[in-house]
Amino acid sequence: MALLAAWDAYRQVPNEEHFVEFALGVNTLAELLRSGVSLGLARMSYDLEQDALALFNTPDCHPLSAEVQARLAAQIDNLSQLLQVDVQPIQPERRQHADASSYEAKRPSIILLSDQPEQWQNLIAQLGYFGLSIAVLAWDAALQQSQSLLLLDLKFSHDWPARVKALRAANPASQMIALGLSSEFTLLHQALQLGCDHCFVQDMSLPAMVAHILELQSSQNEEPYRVLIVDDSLTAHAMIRRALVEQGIQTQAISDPRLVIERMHEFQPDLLLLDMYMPDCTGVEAARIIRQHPEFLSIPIVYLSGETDLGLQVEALRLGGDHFLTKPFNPVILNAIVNSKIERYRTLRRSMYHDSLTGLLNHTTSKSHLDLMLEQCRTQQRPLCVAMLDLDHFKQVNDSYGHPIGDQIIRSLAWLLKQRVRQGDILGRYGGEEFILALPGASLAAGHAILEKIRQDFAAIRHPYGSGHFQLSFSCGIAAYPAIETSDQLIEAADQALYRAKRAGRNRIECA
Ligand SMILES: Nc1nc2c(ncn2[C@@H]2O[C@H](COP(=O)(O)OP(=O)(O)OP(=O)(O)O)[C@@H](O)[C@H]2O)c(=O)[nH]1
Repeated sequence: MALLAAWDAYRQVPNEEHFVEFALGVNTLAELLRSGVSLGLARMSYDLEQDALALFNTPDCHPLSAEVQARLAAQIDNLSQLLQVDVQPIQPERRQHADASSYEAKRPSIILLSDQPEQWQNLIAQLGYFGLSIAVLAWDAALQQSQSLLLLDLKFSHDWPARVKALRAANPASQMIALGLSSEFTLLHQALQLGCDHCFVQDMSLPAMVAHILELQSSQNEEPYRVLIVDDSLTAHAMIRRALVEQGIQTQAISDPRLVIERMHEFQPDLLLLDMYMPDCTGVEAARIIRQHPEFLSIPIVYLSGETDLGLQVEALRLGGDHFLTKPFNPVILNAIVNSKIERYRTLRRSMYHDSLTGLLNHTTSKSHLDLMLEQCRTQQRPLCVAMLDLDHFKQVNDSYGHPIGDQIIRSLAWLLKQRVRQGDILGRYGGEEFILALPGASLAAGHAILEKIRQDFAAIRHPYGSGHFQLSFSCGIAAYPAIETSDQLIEAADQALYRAKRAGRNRIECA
């Protein structure tokens, strides 16, 4: 771990330069953990990062006092031990062939600590429908240090503050959710102070609890951030790349600003770092040219310059930039700016391309992605199975239980589908209660097997309503390339098959 090496270097020569390296290492680790490896570890690294950054602005504090060094060393030790024990490297999905077994529900571990677990049967059952298995333990069961998501039933636990505190001390990297507390301010304050990450208060509805847990569990398989550096100095390229690459940010660099548009089309960056002064064209001129292209109107542009002239900076920002960094820049600040700008940019793009109720791709984006996917499958000579799903008798759900419950059902199906698709599949909300799924590598038969399992699992879900529950199904039509050649024809054929499934009695899958 680069962080340990940087800390050792600081211990040997405790100067500001080594401390900057160390702070950069902490920042890199914190960003990595925040991006989804482990939420609990992310919280720990955040504490260390805050400690390091607090010292960052006082260059004359080096060497740090023995007490501060010991505090940092203890945090680093703790973190590195947990990292070695618990974090498995994430393996990218590389399977070429799609079959039903590769679409089995993922089963992350959740532990419920409760002395009266029967009170939580509905929650356990609901999570089970989405493929999450819950291990139930009594409060006094010895809990191995773990990174599981811990659900703590505080409603029936006497002396819960002491228990929560002890649990937090023994499981610094776990996510802990308090269940069953009333929504009284002081109680929630105490639970959060003692180490709970979230509190599900007593009157929180079952669907809301399930939704929150599913969101916490959904792995963040986001693509790495991409940054294009445009600077005529190779030294600047090297310095920036060094700072960004450690955080898993992909970078490309060009020296000639005239190549910028071409390179942006190829690389599709999330942010541009643009030198202010280059021989053939200034950064401001390059930014204005970039902004002439509608597809790059909102991409963040950060200028890099040796100038501290305020008037120039304001002018540059007015003409199409988002931020100004003066060289030599602080690598931690560079990382913070790059990360926050890209996060906001990606959020903006998500809202343009995704459906707000479910977070799935919207109609238009599903179709355009399908066009691209079909071309890839054609080139790679792989099959492609397309499925259209539609909830059965959904009007009755709205009429009987109300529109908000109807929305909740649409979200449940979206979550179930999200749990089952693989990276690279297309999953979209095609219409009100209609979904589209495209599975590259899956033949018609393989697609049928995958969808059949999902159909059965969805039909088994008991949706709570009042003191009872109701069940619901969907119908599905599937079609596959190469038997059907174009994406419009695939959608049309899957839609016709769906219509036949409805006519044949619903809750079934028909093939084109
Ligand atoms: N709650 C909710 N309802 C929606 C949404 N979008 C569409 N709907 C409803 O979905 C229902 C679809 O009804 P129909 O097309 O008649 O079909 P159905 O009742 O599902 O019957 P079949 O498809 O024939 O099984 C309509 O009542 C729409 O108002 C949404 O976003 N939220």
